[in-house]
Amino acid sequence: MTPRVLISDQLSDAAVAIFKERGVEVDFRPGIDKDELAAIIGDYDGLAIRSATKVTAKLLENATRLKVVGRAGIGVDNVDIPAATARGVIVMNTPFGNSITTAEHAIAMMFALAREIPAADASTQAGKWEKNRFMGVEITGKTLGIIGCGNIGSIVADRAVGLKMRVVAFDPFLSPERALDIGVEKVELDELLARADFITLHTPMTAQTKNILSAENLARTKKGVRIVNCARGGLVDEAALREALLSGHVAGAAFDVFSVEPAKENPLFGLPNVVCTPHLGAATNEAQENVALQVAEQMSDYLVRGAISNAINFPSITAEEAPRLKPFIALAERLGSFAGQLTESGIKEVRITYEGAVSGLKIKALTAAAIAGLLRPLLQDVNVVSAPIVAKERGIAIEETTREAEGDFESLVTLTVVTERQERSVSGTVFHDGKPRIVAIKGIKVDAEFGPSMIYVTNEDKPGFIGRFASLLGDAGVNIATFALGRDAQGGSAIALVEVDGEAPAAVIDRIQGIAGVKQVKPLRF
Ligand SMILES: NC(=O)C1=CN([C@@H]2O[C@H](COP(=O)(O)OP(=O)(O)OC[C@H]3O[C@@H](n4cnc5c(N)ncnc54)[C@H](O)[C@@H]3O)[C@@H](O)[C@H]2O)C=CC1
Ligand SMILES: O=C(O)C(=O)COP(=O)(O)O
Repeated sequence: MTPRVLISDQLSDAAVAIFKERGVEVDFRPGIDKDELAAIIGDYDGLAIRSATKVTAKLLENATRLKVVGRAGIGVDNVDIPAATARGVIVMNTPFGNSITTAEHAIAMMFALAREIPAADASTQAGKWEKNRFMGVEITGKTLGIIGCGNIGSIVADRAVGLKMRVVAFDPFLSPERALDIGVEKVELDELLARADFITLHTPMTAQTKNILSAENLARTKKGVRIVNCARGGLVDEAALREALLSGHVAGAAFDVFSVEPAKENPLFGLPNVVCTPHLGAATNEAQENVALQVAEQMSDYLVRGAISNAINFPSITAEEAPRLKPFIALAERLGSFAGQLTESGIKEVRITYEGAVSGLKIKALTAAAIAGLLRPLLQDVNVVSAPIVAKERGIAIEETTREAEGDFESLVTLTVVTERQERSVSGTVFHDGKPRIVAIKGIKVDAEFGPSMIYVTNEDKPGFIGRFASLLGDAGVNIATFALGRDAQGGSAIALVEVDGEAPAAVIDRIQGIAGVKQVKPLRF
């Protein structure tokens, strides 16, 4: 089925063109009302957004077909990521496409503050010619404090150094080498507050950064400081900043983002030394073209080819990797499903070993597939995106190991599931025909493809079992498609893995259970 994408925010036309080129059906509905969005979201595989659309848990409940949310931009705080992950929806952004533009906006805002350009403009155009009213400050030689020195913060630092500013940065994740590289002095927050003439914020909104400029921290700033926020509303306590501006402690503030958006009213509005723009940080032709192209390419790559890049909730898979990974994803999922269908008590631990060529693939994705396969018979609504989180929530420990090929196979994946009662392992590979095969169960060699309907039997290795088993199926009108056998030693433990046409009735399974020497019988579906 042709994938369908809905664009619900104002994206450049470039996105529509890319989707069409890539064979994705696209509906362009920028500014769509939220109730209407909720009513139609169930028809789409992809949703392309900027910051206006709120992707809430409630909206996602209706998004039964949705596979990917693509954010044409950086911040994904308008997307409920845990809810998307729980529903198996990939959330991707475009982490670099608008960073230069946003850094330039922060610099523009700094100049606007330093020279009161908006107020001077309004006064001049009102015919007042107030040449003596506007006395600015020079920025050369001043100290700029950058809170959050990632992509955008670093570009701001680079421009500010070019403007002959001294730059200090507070960012717990900024390495001293990187700080040296970009020409900033790494400092603690208190020192930044005490030293900066201008402060600019460039962190995401997190529990740690919310109100990072609180009333308390604003009081620690240098008198006459000017504050720029082009990152996220809520990083600065707006009411406290209003007080600090009114008291004259803070000389000016330039804000592009607000704690409530669209900001129709705000504690900062109306103060003389405040400059505001309506979340224009990313609003240039260049940035919008970049992010629209990129998000459309990323979303199409995922929907059409299974490639994943810049996903917030899943490891990246390149378009080259995707076809090589696909049969191993199918293998991992089926090995997981095999183990999951046999598991009857609580899972404590899962160990997955990747041997040989497969160990060079994106094993995080394979592990996620194995866990999804394992949990699905027990929990239903789980997929490769949500599985690792679901496993974690249930306290299931997951261990991955990679090593060189040791046995007969170029690639071998072994899944070991430890439950409260026992430990069970199952191994598989993918042959050159691209079909996943099961090659060992509990260390006993077998060789079977996965069929839609199978019967798994463990028994004592005694003469007569196979004949009885086969005729029992035959008598019940159940046709055997394939028959794989294995045993650990003569007279030891044996297994049979049989593919049958259609489902074996429960009564037949009971009768197989009754054959002498049979320990376990389980119908399986793949
Ligand atoms: N106004 C606008 O239109 C735009 C706003 N943005 C916003 O700008 C912000 C920054 O974007 P990028 O630089 O691309 O992100 P980034 O992830 O590259 O950088 C963020 C930096 O903040 C640092 N950080 C995280 N927690 C911190 C803490 N508690 N204290 C200090 N630093 C902390 C991180 O270590 C990282 O270096 C985001 O919130 C993004 O949403 C981005 C584009 C446009
Ligand atoms: O990319 C970001 O984080 C932004 O804040 C840009 O927002 P926008 O796409 O302009 O609504």
